[in-house]
Amino acid sequence: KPRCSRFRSTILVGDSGVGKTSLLVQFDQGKFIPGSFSATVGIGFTNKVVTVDDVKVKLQIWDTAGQERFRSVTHAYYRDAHALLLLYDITSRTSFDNIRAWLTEIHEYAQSDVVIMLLGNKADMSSDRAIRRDEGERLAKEHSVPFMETSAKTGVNVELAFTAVAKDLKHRAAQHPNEPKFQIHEYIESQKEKSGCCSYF
Ligand SMILES: Nc1nc2c(ncn2[C@@H]2O[C@H](COP(=O)(O)OP(=O)(O)OP(=O)(O)O)[C@@H](O)[C@H]2O)c(=O)[nH]1
Repeated sequence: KPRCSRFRSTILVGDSGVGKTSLLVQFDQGKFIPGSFSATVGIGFTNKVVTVDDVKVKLQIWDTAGQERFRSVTHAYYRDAHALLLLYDITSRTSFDNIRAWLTEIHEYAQSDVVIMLLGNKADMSSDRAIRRDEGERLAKEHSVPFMETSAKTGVNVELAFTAVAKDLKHRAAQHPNEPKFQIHEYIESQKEKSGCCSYF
């Protein structure tokens, strides 16, 4: 029987419209609701249990509002975050350029050992792509954070993003001093779907 652990707080952050709510809905319910975009007001959460290596990791996933006027609300939650998924939209140069500012905020308000992952969302929209994948990879490398492109619409890499975070958090909690550290970068590289196999990129 899998052992249980306490809730791990994971926060979705990034500009308004990058797809934070859609990513969470895809992960939670396996669906995408197209059409009208209603911006998140304030903050809300969804609990999800992810089983990694026979251990249940309970993720409390917070969906924040990307709009500037809600920023002070979300800052208060950073301090208690175990992980932060930072999203940009591959069709929006502005959302990508703002990643540096998001990282500055994260370093200001979050704990220094928080797990950070960079996600380039809307990977299905290849004809409107404004940011090449290698630009995302380079930015992630610069900040030593794992990176992948996702699509809340098709579901590509969505499960992986949350599973990788859950695995990393589980390993950190159960780390024995003489055990090798969990390598989140290597795990993601071995699991993620990318060009060649799929039509999205
Ligand atoms: N094609 C495509 N559209 C997406 C994807 N993710 C989100 N969208 C669309 O982008 C718009 C914004 O998505 P949301 O999930 O509401 O964005 P958000 O980041 O939560 O926005 P705020 O709540 O304002 O911070 C919606 O119209 C979504 O349907 C995706 O992966 N592919």
